[in-house]
Amino acid sequence: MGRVGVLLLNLGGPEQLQDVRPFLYNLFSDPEIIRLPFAWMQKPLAWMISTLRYQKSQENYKAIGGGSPLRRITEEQALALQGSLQEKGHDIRVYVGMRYWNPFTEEAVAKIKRDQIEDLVILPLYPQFSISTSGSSFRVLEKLWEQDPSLQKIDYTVIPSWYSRPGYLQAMTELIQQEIEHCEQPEQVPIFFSAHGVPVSYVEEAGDPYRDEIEGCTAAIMQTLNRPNPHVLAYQSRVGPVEWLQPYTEEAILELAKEGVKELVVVPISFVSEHIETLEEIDMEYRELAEEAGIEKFHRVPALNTHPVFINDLAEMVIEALDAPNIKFSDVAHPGKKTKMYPQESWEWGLTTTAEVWNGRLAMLGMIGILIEIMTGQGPLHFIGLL
Ligand SMILES: C=CC1=C(C)c2cc3[nH]c(cc4nc(cc5[nH]c(cc1n2)c(C)c5CCC(=O)O)C(CCC(=O)O)=C4C)c(C)c3C=C
Ligand SMILES: [Fe+2]
Ligand SMILES: [Fe+2]
Repeated sequence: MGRVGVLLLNLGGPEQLQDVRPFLYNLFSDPEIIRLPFAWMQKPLAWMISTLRYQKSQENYKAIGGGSPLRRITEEQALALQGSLQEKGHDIRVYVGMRYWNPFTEEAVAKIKRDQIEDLVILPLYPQFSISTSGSSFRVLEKLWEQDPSLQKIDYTVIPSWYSRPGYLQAMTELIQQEIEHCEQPEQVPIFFSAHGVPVSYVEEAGDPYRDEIEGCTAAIMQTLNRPNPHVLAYQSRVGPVEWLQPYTEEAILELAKEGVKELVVVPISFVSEHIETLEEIDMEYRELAEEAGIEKFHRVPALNTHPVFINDLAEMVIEALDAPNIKFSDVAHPGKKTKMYPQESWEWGLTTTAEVWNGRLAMLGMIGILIEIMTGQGPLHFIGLL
């Protein structure tokens, strides 16, 4: 085996308030996040949504100290993983590639080339697979590989998801157990799993295995925890007007409050680092909602970050992947090119010539509407909550 590397994939987050707008532009330019019927509309729409959304988003980042901690934590995880691999006798370099912000995936790949890595394990820091997260990063890599013969010489393998790993489950249950011990009624307190949502169409039309993996992950954590407490699974962070996976976290919290629940342990499960959706959305927004509804004690389980059991498991996963048969980008779930990811439409785009003509006209009308909305700050997109 030649020089070995690990590429950790993550989403990225704005480090300063001035990064928020270009970060959002990158995110909404991704057809794995929003796919429009015409590719040419993607960039103008991304520009429009980022322009209109960034101030609201900046307020949230301001509330957590002026930027996302994601880069710092991911780099700490990379360093800890490299150290753990070293301790196990493996001289392996660990690289970080973010999808929407620095350090970008493309920069990480350039370093991998520069360091003449010959064997590469590609490991997303998302325990469960979604076409909108790991899938989107794999797609960027797949394109880079297609365009560059020198990358094609690298013997690479991807790890699509790893939510059922024993070390991950053990680390999660340790953190949950610690939080339960702080509760007034540890035997009865409900354990509330809050997963990041995705639009229902990703799962039901595009074949995203995300919901199955989240449900499998929740069941595996409960089994490892081996406690009598009741548990609930709900989905947070909905954006835009379409239906996302249900139940929604806010509705599930209100439902528990209505049932008379006074204490709750909330477990974020889609992500292994603290970020805006744990620090702001759960710790501030959902806490306030719960307290106003009568839930007096709102506990939140911390993210794994550099938990030693978790880091050790990542290292073992890498070593096992080097010996296992390779998994290629083409082996991982891809949404069909024509799949409408978001927004959902009942209109059958492009099925007939007439439809094509009307699609073009409607698209043009849509763009005029968007321009009016940008100039006036009012319109249907504000009304439905997308902006
Ligand atoms: C609009 C669609 C979105 C989908 C689908 C989506 C899926 C998804 N996202 C994460 C994890 C993260 N998302 C983050 C930021 C973020 N995500 C969206 C939208 C979608 N996400 C937006 C608009 C933003 C920007 C923040 C905001 O304005 O609300 C981040 C970065 C957080 C940070 O600290 O900066 C993470 C992480 C998962 C796991 C997921 C699907 C499974
Ligand atoms: Fe989100
Ligand atoms: Fe997101």
